[in-house]
Amino acid sequence: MDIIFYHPTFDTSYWIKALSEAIPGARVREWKRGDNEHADYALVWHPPVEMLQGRNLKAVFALGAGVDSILSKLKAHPEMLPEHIPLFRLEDTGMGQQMQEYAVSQVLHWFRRFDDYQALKQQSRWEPLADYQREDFTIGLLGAGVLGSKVAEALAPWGFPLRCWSRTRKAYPGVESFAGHDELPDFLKGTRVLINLLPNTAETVGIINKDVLNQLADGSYLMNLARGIHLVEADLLSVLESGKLKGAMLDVYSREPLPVESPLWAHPRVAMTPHVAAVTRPAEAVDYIARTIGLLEQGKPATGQVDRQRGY
Ligand SMILES: NC(=O)C1=CN([C@@H]2O[C@H](COP(=O)(O)OP(=O)(O)OC[C@H]3O[C@@H](n4cnc5c(N)ncnc54)[C@H](OP(=O)(O)O)[C@@H]3O)[C@@H](O)[C@H]2O)C=CC1
Ligand SMILES: O=C(O)C(=O)CO
Repeated sequence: MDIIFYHPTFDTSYWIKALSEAIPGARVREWKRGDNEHADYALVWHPPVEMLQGRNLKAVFALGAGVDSILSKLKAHPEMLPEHIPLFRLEDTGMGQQMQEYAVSQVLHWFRRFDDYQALKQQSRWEPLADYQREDFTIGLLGAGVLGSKVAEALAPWGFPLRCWSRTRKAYPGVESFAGHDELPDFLKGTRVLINLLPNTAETVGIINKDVLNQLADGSYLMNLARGIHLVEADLLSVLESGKLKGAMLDVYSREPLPVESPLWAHPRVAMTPHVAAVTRPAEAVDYIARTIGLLEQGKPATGQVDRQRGY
């Protein structure tokens, strides 16, 4: 079995060694421009079109959870990957735990008013503030798939009211489920902390805009952990200025790296990380890919396949 691997920044030699050890009989090689030799599987992130085009692959694996960059390239070059070749993505593989750490720590930071105390500290002010109440701190998850459900699971023991919004209805214990466009206003009403874990699709681009943010509870917070394109950054700034939104924690941006001239850098109520909320954990990812290739080779069903029509 021949496997080709391409990632612009990963440690390719680590991956080739780990995959060769995990998949019996596999010949794994780094794909380089001009390599038109046979391959059964391709493992990719931001793949050049010629890596995939015209190959009789059994499957393609994205080396991350989001497949927006592959699907947008496919839109421009449909010949890159014919419909009958399945595209898989990483499901959790250690990203769930990282998202849990990120979301829980930030929710507690806001709930315990550490943002306010930081601002008071800048003014050398000693001023105990009124506690926030859990029942006024409803957390709303935009997206309740692999990562959204893990975040809900980690927040549950803290006792905040939890709700989620997805395309299809969920039955997660202790989480109120809202589904579809018609239920979005009810989901937003009363939400105090909005956490975004949606995929980037035609339906979700720009979904976090002025209209949506203004439907949240007064003094609310936004955490964008999914994709920068979901958020209209100019709208975020204006809703922060109006006071409706108290703070934002951003991991992803409309342009990455975020340009130095972006007003987000200097905004006192915007906290930021550079797209690190959850990164691909190589050992767990290799494990998943090896297991999935094993199932495919036996003609058995495997999870993690992307629905190209749906866009995620
Ligand atoms: N910042 C970072 O470091 C990282 C960011 N990400 C981002 O997180 C995203 C989510 O990952 P993951 O949880 O694995 O994805 P999943 O596909 O498992 O979950 C997506 C969720 O979004 C819901 N959804 C999709 N479209 C709509 C819509 N139009 N309306 C309402 N709900 C919708 C789905 O609903 P339903 O369940 O009904 O299908 C599902 O609940 C990734 O696509 C990626 O962009 C991922 C990893 C790291
Ligand atoms: O896996 C993804 O989709 C990511 O964004 C990794 O950072």
